[in-house]
Amino acid sequence: MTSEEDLQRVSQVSIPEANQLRLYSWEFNDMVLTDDETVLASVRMFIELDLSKKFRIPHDVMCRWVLSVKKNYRPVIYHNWRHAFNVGQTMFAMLTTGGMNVCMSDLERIGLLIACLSHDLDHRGTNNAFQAKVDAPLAKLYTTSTLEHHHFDQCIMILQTEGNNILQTLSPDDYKLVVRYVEAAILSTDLALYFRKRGEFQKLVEGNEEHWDDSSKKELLRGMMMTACDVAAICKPWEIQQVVAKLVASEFFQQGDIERNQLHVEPIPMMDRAKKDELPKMQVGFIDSICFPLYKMLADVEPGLNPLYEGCKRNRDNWEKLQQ
Ligand SMILES: C=CCCOc1ncc(C(=C)O)cc1-c1nc2c(CC)[n+](C3CN(CC)C3)[nH]c2c(=O)[nH]1
Repeated sequence: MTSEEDLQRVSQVSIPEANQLRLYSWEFNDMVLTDDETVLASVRMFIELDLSKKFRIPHDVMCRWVLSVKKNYRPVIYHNWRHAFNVGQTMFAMLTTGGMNVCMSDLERIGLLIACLSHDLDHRGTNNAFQAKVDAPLAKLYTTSTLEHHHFDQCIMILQTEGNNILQTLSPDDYKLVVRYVEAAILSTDLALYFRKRGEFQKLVEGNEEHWDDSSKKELLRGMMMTACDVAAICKPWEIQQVVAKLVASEFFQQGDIERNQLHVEPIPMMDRAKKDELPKMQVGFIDSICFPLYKMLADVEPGLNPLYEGCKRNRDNWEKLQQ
């Protein structure tokens, strides 16, 4: 867990202002921040959303929780703390700049922020299919959404660790509700579930039956928001998108190398470094099949989210120009 030294260093300094950190921006770039600044920025998000005050989260518990979450991400090429932090910042921007705050309760908002920062905890840099291929213990524990169940387990383990429970002031009923929100939100980051749920969400959005008071419809909306945040790097300015795509590709190719050289199975094209020249084409395919439909539906639900769709469209044009 967190060393007291880390806690002293982080909890004693003043927390930078949200605007100074550019936390409200769709073009947020974590690469200009030090690791400590990402911890302070995460604390600032809870303060800005008024969650620290409403749930009376002691400052040292807030800092210790963020430090513990950060520490439980492995130093893999892409699915590391920085990815989780970026997903948390995008959710923060969705709720504030994007206007989604109005349709989310305090319990949903703290649940979504906890879920984003925790959604890939202890990721190994390999996907669910790989866990099954190598007969990983996790794959025996959870046969579906293998990694996502593990990320949720890790999230709960941290919350239950002495001095890390940022939900300690909640009533038992509210605590149970937030944990349910967090579990559904983290599981929804399995793209297999996104594909399964997308049609239902599309019907809701097209039918203008967007009465989000219905709890199962609301859970569907929160899940779509989670996927949108998870792949939001695809909406970032081109310079950022290119850096991220290289990190994602390197991690994918590392898995492909193990599959080819150690498991003697053919990797899928996305993970095959022999096909890296097809990356622009694959990115256009990824955008068309996964990202575009999602950002379009969300912009229909809340026009304030339109910048995500616009950013994704710009990057599709950029990747298309690079296609041979
Ligand atoms: C093209 C490969 C390397 C770069 O890839 C990327 N770089 C950046 C982002 C981003 C969000 O910025 C996203 C990607 C990226 N992500 C992809 C994902 C999600 C893990 N999938 C799933 C798996 N597939 C079903 C088999 C659908 N295909 C992807 C793809 O082609 N590109």
